[in-house]
Amino acid sequence: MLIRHTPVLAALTQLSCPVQVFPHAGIQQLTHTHTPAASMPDEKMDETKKKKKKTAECCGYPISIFFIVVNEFCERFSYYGMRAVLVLYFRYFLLWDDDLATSIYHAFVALCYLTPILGAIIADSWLGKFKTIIYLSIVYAIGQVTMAVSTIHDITDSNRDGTPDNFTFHIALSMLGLILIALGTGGIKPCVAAFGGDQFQEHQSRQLNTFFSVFYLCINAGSLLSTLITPVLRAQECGIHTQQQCYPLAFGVPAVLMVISLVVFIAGSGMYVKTDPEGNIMWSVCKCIGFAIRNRFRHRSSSYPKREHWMDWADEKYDKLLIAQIKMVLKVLFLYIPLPMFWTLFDQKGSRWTLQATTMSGDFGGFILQPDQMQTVNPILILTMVPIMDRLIFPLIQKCGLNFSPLKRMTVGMLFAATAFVSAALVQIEIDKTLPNFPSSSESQLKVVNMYSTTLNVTISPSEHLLIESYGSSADYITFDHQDITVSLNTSNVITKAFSLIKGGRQTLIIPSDPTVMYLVEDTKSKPREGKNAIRFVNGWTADLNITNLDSIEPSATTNYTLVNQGKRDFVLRHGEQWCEFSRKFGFGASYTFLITEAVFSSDCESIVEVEDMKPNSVHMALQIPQYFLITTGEVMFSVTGLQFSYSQAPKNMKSVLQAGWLCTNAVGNIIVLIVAEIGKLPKQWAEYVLFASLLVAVSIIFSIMAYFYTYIDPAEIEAQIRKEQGLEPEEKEKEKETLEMEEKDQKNEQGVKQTKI
Ligand SMILES: CC(C)C[C@H](N)C(=O)N1CCC[C@H]1C(=O)O
Repeated sequence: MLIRHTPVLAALTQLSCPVQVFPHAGIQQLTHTHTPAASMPDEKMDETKKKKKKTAECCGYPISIFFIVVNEFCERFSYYGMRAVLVLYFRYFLLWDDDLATSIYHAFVALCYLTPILGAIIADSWLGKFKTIIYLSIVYAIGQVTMAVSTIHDITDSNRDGTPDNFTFHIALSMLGLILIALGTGGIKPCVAAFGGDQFQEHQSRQLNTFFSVFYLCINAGSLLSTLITPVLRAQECGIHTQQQCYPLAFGVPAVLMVISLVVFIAGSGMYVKTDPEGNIMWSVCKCIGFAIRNRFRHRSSSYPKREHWMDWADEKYDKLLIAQIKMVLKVLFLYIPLPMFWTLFDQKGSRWTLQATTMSGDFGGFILQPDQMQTVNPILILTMVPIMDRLIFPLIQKCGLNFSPLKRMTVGMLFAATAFVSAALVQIEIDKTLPNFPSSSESQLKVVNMYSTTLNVTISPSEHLLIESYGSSADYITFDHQDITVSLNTSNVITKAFSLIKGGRQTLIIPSDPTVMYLVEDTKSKPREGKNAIRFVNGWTADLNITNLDSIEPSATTNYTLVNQGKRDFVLRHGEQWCEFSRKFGFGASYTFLITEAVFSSDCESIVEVEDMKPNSVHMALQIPQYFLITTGEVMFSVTGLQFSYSQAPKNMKSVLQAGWLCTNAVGNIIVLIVAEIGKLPKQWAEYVLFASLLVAVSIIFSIMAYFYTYIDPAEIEAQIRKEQGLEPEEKEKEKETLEMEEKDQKNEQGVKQTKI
């Protein structure tokens, strides 16, 4: 079909349709019409008409929305609940090391944000949103059930020792489960948001904007509840033959929630507005773009007149409407290029910020907050801030006469995220002041512990002289810029021994009751993980000792470090019939060596000496609240607005595709985090935070320039006008006809009823 350019069409294809600004939130008012596309065959048109109906309303909202938001709540509960225990499952059930566990975890998260493209293509080109959500939810639920089954250790625990015997089986099953989950969660994500938007009629544009906020609230309510509940479920013990940490329950409850999510969605099926896909739209889009590029190349000579847009080179072969729709999508996708940077910063909440929290104190008086629990501050703040922003802040800005348009909001959101990282840098500087002076890669550090019965004169060549009392230690670590040292002890006769220290390491020289066998032990050279405390014991007693939860310890030996949580901890020391109980209260992130003296049992454990290898954390976790507040404010402005914007600026037949494009910005952000983590860090963590903040400021400046040149459009209006230009039946007429038909039908029905009554 060859359609010539008319002036009106030319203006339209520039996509400069003015749009009415939505009064309270600065979002353009949109018309939501469910017009069949120009290219749609007649049978299909009739099919769509049949499905089009007036939706039941409650307080101005379509009732079908209720099913969609409940579905989203359950789905997010399922997703975030499963995610909350996933790394622990890898680490402690599959027994993977930290690196493998975190890499697979991040790869899974990135995959979940890449699969939306697939879901969107299926929905917009083939099945339609409704069927895509149903089918992919089934895949998702099967994935969750597979995952839950893979965590039942009894399946392969034939020797009943509490650990699975066939790890390959559990790994294979859980990987299959994760792939299905990624397909499901990612696949339905762009469809659910867009399908929700489709439920609104022309006169409900205010409600449509509120819908996206409520949708976001549901995401965060679901994620908050599940991240609080699933770790508790995991901590339970369960099993058929042996009792183990209850992973099947922790993964089983999210699986049940996914089934509920599907049931709720199906329950609403009679009420939904369902728009059919218009043939293989993605294939048509690709062919059209391909043709435009080829045609442009063929006519590259300057003798050919220029066209306004490179997509206009598809004019010879493709429908004006399709070209205009592609232009709309490409314009928005181009605008999205800088956006992954926001998510790069946002996603570091779960990694860098949680690591930062492990070097802080979580004692809030009435309750103790673990470092990873700090992340729940984000959904909690979302639940309070979305309503405040929607009902108070945005209307106030509007009242002040400022045009806080969606793209301006997103820019400000990015700037908020950047200031959150400046705040994180300031907190880091405070933390750094309290951190021990760890050795550089060329240095070695040494501490000396004297378990000998009298005070010792210790000389470490060439120039360190220490006087260390019995069951005491040197005041702090001594730093050496060389590794080979000689230690001389001034006992009844001089004992000399040479040692080679570990480069970049921290060690303790233990001088036991027989100083001739003095030896080195390796110390922890970073803050213990997860805010725990690293403790160990040196046995100065004359025989073997048993200590609760530790192996038996020989005389003069030192145990490995054991990690203990914050709070009061009790240890029972035992040798045969003799025993005593030793209690200590721990803070966050400290390290201790406990020296067990010869008088341990006679003093009822009172004589045990505590050597502090690393001070407990002293900077309070509450200092992270400002950075969480700033990033969440940024998220509300950026992410909620982005969802609305992606829906409002998409042509009707590509709503899911643009939602997928939006979600892809998140996937790319995640991948950047992965790459940054692999490449390594700047020597100073605060400097890395400042670097990220600066990058985001730079990106938001670029984005604001791009946004300045962006013209908001009303896709429905553009589509309608192009159809009119092409001489197709105008939307309004079609709607009028349909209303008339419905009214006639109603009248006939009423007459029928009256006649039967008579
Ligand atoms: C990380 C929180 C639990 C959830 C977050 N506030 C959020 O709502 N999202 C992060 C990525 C987009 C959005 C989501 O859809 O989960």
